[in-house]
Amino acid sequence: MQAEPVLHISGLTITAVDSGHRASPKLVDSVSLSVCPGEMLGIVGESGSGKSITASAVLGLLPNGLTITAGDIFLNGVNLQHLSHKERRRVRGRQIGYVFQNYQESFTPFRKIGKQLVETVQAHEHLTSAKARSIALDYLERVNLPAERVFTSYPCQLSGGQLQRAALASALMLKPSLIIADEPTTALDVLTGKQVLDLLAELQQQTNCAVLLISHDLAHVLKRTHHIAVMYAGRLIEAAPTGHMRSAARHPYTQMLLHSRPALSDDEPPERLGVVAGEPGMLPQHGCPFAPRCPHRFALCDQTPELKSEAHAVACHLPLIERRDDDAAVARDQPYLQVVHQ
Ligand SMILES: Nc1ncnc2c1ncn2[C@@H]1O[C@H](COP(=O)(O)OP(=O)(O)OP(=O)(O)O)[C@@H](O)[C@H]1O
Repeated sequence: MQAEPVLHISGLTITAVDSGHRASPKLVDSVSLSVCPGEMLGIVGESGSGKSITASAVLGLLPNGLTITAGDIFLNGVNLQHLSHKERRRVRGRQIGYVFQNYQESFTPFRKIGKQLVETVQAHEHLTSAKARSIALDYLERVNLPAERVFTSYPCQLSGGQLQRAALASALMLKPSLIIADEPTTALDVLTGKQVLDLLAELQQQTNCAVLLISHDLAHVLKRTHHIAVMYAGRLIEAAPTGHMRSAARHPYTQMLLHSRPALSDDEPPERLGVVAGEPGMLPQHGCPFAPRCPHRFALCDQTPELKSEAHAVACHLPLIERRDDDAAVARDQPYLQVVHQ
């Protein structure tokens, strides 16, 4: 029997609030996804596709000017939309740990790391300072840091990789059921970034928490996640178990993403990399958001494809049409829709 999801997002829609009450574009549109205990879900997609604001919505930290206009977010069966600000703050940190790209902001600059970790523990658990200190030191050790030295250091005395590992310790030490890691390696060099992700995977195995890993880097996501969700222009366009996605991606955008990544382990010299043509901001007035950049577009793309609730879900008319190959051959040659730039 499949475990109950730790996180279940249903039909999440996020809109920029327009002071003039004009219809503003949906920045995230009807996104649904789930992550189970012990599972790592990767969300990939190019810049501006809505990955970070989806994560911010789960944390209850949407920037000013953005609002949830539809959908629900359940954490361990509790609808987070129904919680007060105070309850939400308690959930954040206690039940959801988070690690961001900007590790410098994970700690206040002029206070020692240890003091900040102890305060974090004590903000959520009624523990003595000695007990909170021992938890903080334990987690600093678990993330392979010289615990005593880091405990007594100021943030500026640590390297970027050390700070990001300390942030990981901070995210994990309250044993949250969900970790959100939003581009946790972007500001790190390749090797340090790999170590941080290896550590995240190792600690996830120890604690069986669910992990939402947001990344531009498809190679990282393919290597570490169990499921992948691909976002484009605020919509989820494909979602599948990672193995399926690697071998049988169906959406043309996902296929292009896979072809635009270098093979790292082959002895062969790398092939010429693919490019996702066109500009990210090119959106049609209606229909499939990827159509203006899609080499396979055809008349039906004028209608928005739905993402069906299937193990390997794809929002594209093509897989459906390919089964009806006579129609497809005709349809693909048809001229295409009007494009608007946003
Ligand atoms: N505070 C804001 N006000 C208005 N629009 C915003 C705000 N924050 C983000 N957006 C818009 O929301 C969309 C999604 O942004 P988001 O940061 O989630 O993208 P992303 O996929 O995480 O990109 P990146 O990988 O570059 O972080 C973008 O079009 C962005 O311009």
